[in-house]
Amino acid sequence: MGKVSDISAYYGIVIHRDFVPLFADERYAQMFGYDSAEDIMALPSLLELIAEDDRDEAISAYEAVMSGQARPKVRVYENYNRDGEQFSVLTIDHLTEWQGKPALQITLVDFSPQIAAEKKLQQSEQRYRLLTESSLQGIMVHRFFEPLYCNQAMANILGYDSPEAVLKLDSLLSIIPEENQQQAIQLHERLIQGEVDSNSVVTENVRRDGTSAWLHISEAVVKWNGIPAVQSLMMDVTQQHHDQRRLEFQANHDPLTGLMNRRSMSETLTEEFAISKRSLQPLCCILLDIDNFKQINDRFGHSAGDEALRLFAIESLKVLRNGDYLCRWGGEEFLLLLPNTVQEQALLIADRVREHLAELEVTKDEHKFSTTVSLGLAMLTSYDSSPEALVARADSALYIAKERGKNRVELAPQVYEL
Ligand SMILES: Nc1nc2c(ncn2[C@@H]2O[C@H](COP(=O)(O)OP(=O)(O)OP(=O)(O)O)[C@@H](O)[C@H]2O)c(=O)[nH]1
Repeated sequence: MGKVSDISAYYGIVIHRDFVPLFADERYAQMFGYDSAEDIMALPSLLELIAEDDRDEAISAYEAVMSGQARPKVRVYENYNRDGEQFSVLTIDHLTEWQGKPALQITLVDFSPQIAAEKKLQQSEQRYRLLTESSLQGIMVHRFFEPLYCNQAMANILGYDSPEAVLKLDSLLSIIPEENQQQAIQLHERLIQGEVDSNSVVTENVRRDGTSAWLHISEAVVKWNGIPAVQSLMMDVTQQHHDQRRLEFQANHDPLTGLMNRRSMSETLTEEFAISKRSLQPLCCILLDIDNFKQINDRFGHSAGDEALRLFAIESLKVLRNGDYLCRWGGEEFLLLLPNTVQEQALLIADRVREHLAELEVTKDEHKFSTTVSLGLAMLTSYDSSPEALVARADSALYIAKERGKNRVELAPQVYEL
């Protein structure tokens, strides 16, 4: 069966004058549950086919059209067939002539199937709402970031009072940080176009009050009002995200000074060593050791020693350039790594650090004191086979600086060079 005949099954015609039937086709008869058009023609009045409550309106509409007061128009009615089953029709009036006198021709289109399909869709959406409204997981449906559905948990996650407040947003892009929006748009398009079935990411979103919420988002395509849309299931993992960041920070930093720790610097050393070897860029390593630190602890107490370590860490950073690294290598020893820096430059920097730290006054409780540092500098050579070899040469230079009276910078002996 073609589409046209499917439609014509819902399409009937009747002509009447003062509701007395003058012509009816078979489809019209079937719509109202009659066996044939003849049964319609046998009716004294078509008003019998119209629900009692609608009859007055039908009569005045008829009179208005026939008298020329109203133009023929399209109307929608709910009708009942002979078996009491409701059906929905769209009627189109035409003024016509029947046997030389004016009459009204009505074309009826039964659109009950469409209404039934829509109801089914509404019911399935109703079920979806019932299932998701009480979910503790944030659930949202959107199409090209236009919000279509949002449950209470989602509104809570984003800091809105109600789902309605979220649905009022013109675009959900406003809850995505600007730098992530392009990626979000691309992901959405890939989903809608069926290039991927689903995706799952942990990403930053913006709450109503402007604070960050880290969300685990799983997305998949669903049909919403019969048209593809994206359903996002969201879980607030902000706390876990911060915990993880804190653990990562703790794993890589010294708790006393906040500087990189030895473990983290070892990784950086390995990377910078490889880069320098590959690209033949200069790399300098400086070991810095606070002079007479034992005495400081002994005279002013361990916490005064800690204060000196903290201050020297902060103040050394001020002298270094962007791209230089500083770590607490251990005890009262710091390691400075200067990528893309030749020995002459590194020597200047080392001396600047030494001078700057020597000028400082450490204050702890009633104590005020100053101290100096010694530094050993080594520049990477082709004979350094590992990062450890480079550090070992800087350590030798530091030893010489201590031997030669402290408060000075010494260069590593180029013992391996031929
Ligand atoms: N307050 C404090 N002291 C520390 C810390 N780590 C190491 N030390 C102390 O640093 C001191 C280092 O002493 P030494 O190795 O003899 O070195 P020094 O006294 O600086 O002597 P030179 O290096 O020859 O100038 C020791 O007393 C350690 O206990 C720390 O985190 N805090």
